[in-house]
Amino acid sequence: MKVHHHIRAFEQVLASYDGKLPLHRHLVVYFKQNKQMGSSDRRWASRYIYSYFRLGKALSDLPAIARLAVADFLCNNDLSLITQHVFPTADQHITASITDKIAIVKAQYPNFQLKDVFPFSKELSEGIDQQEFLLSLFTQPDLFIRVKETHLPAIKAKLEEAGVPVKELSDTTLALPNGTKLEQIIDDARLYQVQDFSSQKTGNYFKPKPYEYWWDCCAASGGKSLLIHSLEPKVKLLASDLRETSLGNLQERFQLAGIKDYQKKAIDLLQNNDQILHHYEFDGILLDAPCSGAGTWGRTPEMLYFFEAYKVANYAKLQMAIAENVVKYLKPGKPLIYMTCSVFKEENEDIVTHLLKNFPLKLESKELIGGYHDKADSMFVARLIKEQE
Ligand SMILES: C[S@@+](CC[C@H](N)C(=O)[O-])C[C@H]1O[C@@H](n2cnc3c(N)ncnc32)[C@H](O)[C@@H]1O
Repeated sequence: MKVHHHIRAFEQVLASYDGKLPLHRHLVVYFKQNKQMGSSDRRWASRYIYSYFRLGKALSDLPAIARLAVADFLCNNDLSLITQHVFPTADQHITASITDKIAIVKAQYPNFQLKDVFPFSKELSEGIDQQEFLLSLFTQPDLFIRVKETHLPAIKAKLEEAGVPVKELSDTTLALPNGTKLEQIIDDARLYQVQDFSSQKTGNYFKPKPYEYWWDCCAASGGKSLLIHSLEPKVKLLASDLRETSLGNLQERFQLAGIKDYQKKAIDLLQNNDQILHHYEFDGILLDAPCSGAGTWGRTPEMLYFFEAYKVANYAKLQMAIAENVVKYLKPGKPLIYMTCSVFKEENEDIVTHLLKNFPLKLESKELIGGYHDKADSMFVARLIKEQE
């Protein structure tokens, strides 16, 4: 009987979701409205719905429950009641590797195509291992924290003491299982910043010098601003974003981090901002552009199902317009750091090509930081230097 209870719970949560809100936010509202669901029900419903969307558009012609059984088998190392009931051949292979599991699924469902999991015919950025990238979509990425080198041993010890399996990825980066309740383990929130590993690696391209004036022009709640500050605490910063609410979060994070020497402004970079910015000239600009986010869909797998490919071209237009509006405030000889968390060439290399063609910029270096080997997001970064006009 219990399996029918699982099936009904999954079908109800699936029917309630239309892809408009991020899935994690939808689930918070859904569980509030369905108070009869106990913690075990909520845990299973979350696991099922997340696994389901990780299948993207693969096996679209199957009923939802059959797709769920396949998805749940591919995404988990322990058997669920639904998989056991609907896809019994999965039983003795539940701990097999993902490539072996895919062979088992294909034997049962010959129509299964890995490329349908990420059903976008758009070209991927150079350097992405497509197979590895697709396989990584079946796994939830880790949680990463950035810490000061000197604090790392103590923080690591504290996490281990609390029974958290910790991986040390660099002198300043720890990887933890997603869902780790950091605030319950490390009492001093100033000691760490939650930031994806690939996002941390973009910092290798910033190279700020003391007393330089940098502009983080799409700052949101300040992830990259905090990163540049940790690389060079004497840097001066202007942090701006379209959204006031994000800048409010940035202010709180800066306060907590004890950073005082910065300015923040709400600026819409699709407008002419000469009135506000005419006297500004920067030694470096961080442009972490609004994008499809396709490099982060391992965390938001509902996008594999709901994202519409035509939107990539809209993002590319937005990226070009924003980049065009900021280059003029950069000093000659200084860098524009263009970043996205997209894996699409149209939002990455093509934007760089457009900028090189239309502006006095020279490409110093670029990289698609493929996070899929480290259970992290994927990001694109390019360092472009402004030439004398
Ligand atoms: C990828 S997010 C930035 C993430 C942030 N840099 C970080 O490290 O956490 C892109 C940001 O661009 C902002 N944005 C979108 N359109 C904009 C516009 N027209 N002008 C200024 N900012 C804009 C969004 O509000 C969003 O916060």
